[in-house]
Amino acid sequence: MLEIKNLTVKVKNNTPILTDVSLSIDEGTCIGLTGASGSGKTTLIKSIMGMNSGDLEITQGQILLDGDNLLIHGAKERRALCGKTIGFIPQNPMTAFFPHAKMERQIIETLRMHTGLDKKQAYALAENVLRQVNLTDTKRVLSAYPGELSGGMLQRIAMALILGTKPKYVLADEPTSALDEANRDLLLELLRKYQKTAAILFISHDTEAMKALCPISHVMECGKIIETQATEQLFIHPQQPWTKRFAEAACHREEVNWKWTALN
Ligand SMILES: Nc1ncnc2c1ncn2[C@@H]1O[C@H](COP(=O)(O)OP(=O)(O)OP(=O)(O)O)[C@@H](O)[C@H]1O
Repeated sequence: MLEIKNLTVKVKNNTPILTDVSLSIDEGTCIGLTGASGSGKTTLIKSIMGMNSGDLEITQGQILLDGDNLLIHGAKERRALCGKTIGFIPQNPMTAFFPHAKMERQIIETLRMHTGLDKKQAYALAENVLRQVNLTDTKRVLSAYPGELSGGMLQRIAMALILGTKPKYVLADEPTSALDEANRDLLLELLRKYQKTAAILFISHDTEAMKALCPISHVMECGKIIETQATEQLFIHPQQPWTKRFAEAACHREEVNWKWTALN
């Protein structure tokens, strides 16, 4: 289980970014997390991964990975622990890859590090998982630098690495934000299957995706969790003003989509 207990993160000038945040994800579940832009969702994920910039500090709380408090480990040890057990699909996939190395090197090295495969076996696995995320021109993808691929392609490569390295936990930060509808549906289906043997924290503003994947969702505002409900209920009986506005906007979008589909 990955447990966040009473986590508080501040900028070093003392401005709080997260205040007393608690949540947990357990094997076989996908937990949703939504909230206003700037409410602290990405900071929460970066705090778990030990990726916050130096001007932020965790002033209170615990991050327990299978009972082991990550915060007592040094940065290097912590990254190793996280790298093995926690997979990450970043909101901005460009930041996930080193810009000056070809994808082949980055993908093969990552797969070898986590699976112990030799180079040839890792190459075959890379091709296999790239095809699973609908990147069928594997030669082109592997010979490209990250800057030569689209954001949506890089997001799918991050998912392919998860399929190849099989982490027990996945932190997915708006993983469908750069995808067209067909690839969004494919990624959601892959996450839905993956979740059977793993635990996923799914950050999203995509209400349909949240309803399809997450039995329970949390809502964040101004660095705090303001509401937690069964996801279906969250959009039918939202309790907090932000959630009410969000649910109304989602309902309006669904109506527009429905009318548009009917017209066409
Ligand atoms: N290093 C930093 N120094 C100062 N403020 C920061 C730093 N990192 C993040 N913040 C602030 O913390 C708040 C939360 O940012 P965060 O990126 O976690 O929000 P978010 O909920 O993921 O937003 P979005 O939905 O737009 O991605 C924002 O106001 C942001 O400006």
